[in-house]
Amino acid sequence: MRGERLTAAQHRLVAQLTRISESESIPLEAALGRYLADDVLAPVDVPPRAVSLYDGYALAGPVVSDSIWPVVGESFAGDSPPPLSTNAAMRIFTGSVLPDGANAVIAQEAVDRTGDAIRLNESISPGDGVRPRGADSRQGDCILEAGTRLDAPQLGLLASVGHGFVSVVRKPRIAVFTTGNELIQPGEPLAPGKIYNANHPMLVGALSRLGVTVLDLGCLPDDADRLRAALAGAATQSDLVITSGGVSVGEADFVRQVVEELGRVDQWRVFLKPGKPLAFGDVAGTPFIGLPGNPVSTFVTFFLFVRPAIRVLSGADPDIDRPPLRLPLAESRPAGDRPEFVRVRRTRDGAGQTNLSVFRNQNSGLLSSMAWADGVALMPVGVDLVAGDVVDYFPFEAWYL
Ligand SMILES: Nc1nc2c(c(=O)[nH]1)N[C@H]1C(S)=C(S)[C@@H](COP(=O)(O)OP(=O)(O)OC[C@H]3O[C@@H](n4cnc5c(N)ncnc54)[C@H](O)[C@@H]3O)O[C@H]1N2
Ligand code: MOO
Repeated sequence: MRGERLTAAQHRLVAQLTRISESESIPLEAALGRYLADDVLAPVDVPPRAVSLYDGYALAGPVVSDSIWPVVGESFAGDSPPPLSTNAAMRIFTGSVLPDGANAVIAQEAVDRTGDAIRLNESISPGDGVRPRGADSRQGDCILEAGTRLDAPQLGLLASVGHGFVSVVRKPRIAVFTTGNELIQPGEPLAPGKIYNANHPMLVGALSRLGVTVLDLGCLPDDADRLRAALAGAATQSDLVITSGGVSVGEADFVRQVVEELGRVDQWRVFLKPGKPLAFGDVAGTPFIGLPGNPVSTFVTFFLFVRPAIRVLSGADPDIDRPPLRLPLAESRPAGDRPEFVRVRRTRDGAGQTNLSVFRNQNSGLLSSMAWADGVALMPVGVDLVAGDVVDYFPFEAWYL
């Protein structure tokens, strides 16, 4: 069987998940990377009053070139100036409140000032040089929707309307463990037949970058009883359980078997390389994702499946269908029989064009390829690609958001 199409599998996964119901009100300065629990309304207009865009002169009246205006008073940032009478100008600065009666601001470079009068060197229209009241946010309007991830610009917007606290979804608690009798913790001496556990720090690191609460259950042997106890315990304390290894078809691949006893497994064969075997289901009602053990497959499927799941648990859209970046390949690549995410790095050629260089060996066990790459590119199935052909490119940095 060739397996399910990637996006169909991703949609099937997220369709089975719902947002965490608990939310909390936290100070803005602690909210970076969190997801809004509710729509946020603006309690005030921003700016609260019309302000000047320039260092210049506020004008009250028809504004034509060569006209001469008396300058009466000044408005500094933070002042609340008195009204301006018709046919008069007020000295004003960028961000200062426009006096009532003024209808435009002319930049100081466009006037000649002599004593207490200015002559305009150009005509301007009513409203020029002015940021009107409510131009940014209007009182009562929804400025950010529930499910929005709070990055730096969103924190700035919330602050601009005066919100010191914000209601966010409780951080997802993600239980994670790796499996395999062959695994030794780094720092320990290596024994015959063993390898170091690379997926554990990789998964904990990726989860940490996504801003979730990590319930780190370490590494478990290929032992059904130990796995059963660990999975049952993890399910009671977390919103999602993820594992690496033990989801394939071998005799020692117990994870799938134990999840089936405790809950339910959709065993997938996703039409994808790497990351063909992947298990999804639940452990006693808690969602479960079993990632394949090959480290590259673990990393790629983490971002293809665990990240959308975490976003849905957080109340956000799963971000499955966002149009990818498109960049040309630096070299040719023969057609493959599955859609393949290959490890690539952006390079710039002599003509200044940004291209994607492909790692020389795309075996799914090679961590050196992941550490070298800055992203993956999707090779469509059955297409011989030549240098310069444009492909979808997914930078790792975008996956951490
Ligand atoms: N007969 C078949 N065999 C395999 C198939 C298949 O379809 N038929 N699929 C292959 C593919 S593709 C993958 S991917 C793996 C996935 O298998 P598992 O998820 O059961 O993973 P394991 O067998 O436990 O491990 C695979 C590989 O990765 C190494 N590994 C596992 N965990 C770690 C870790 N924490 N750190 C470093 N390396 C790890 C493990 O030693 C194996 O080499 O199945 C293929 N086989
Ligand atoms: O599908 Mo496996 O993930 O290629 O190594």
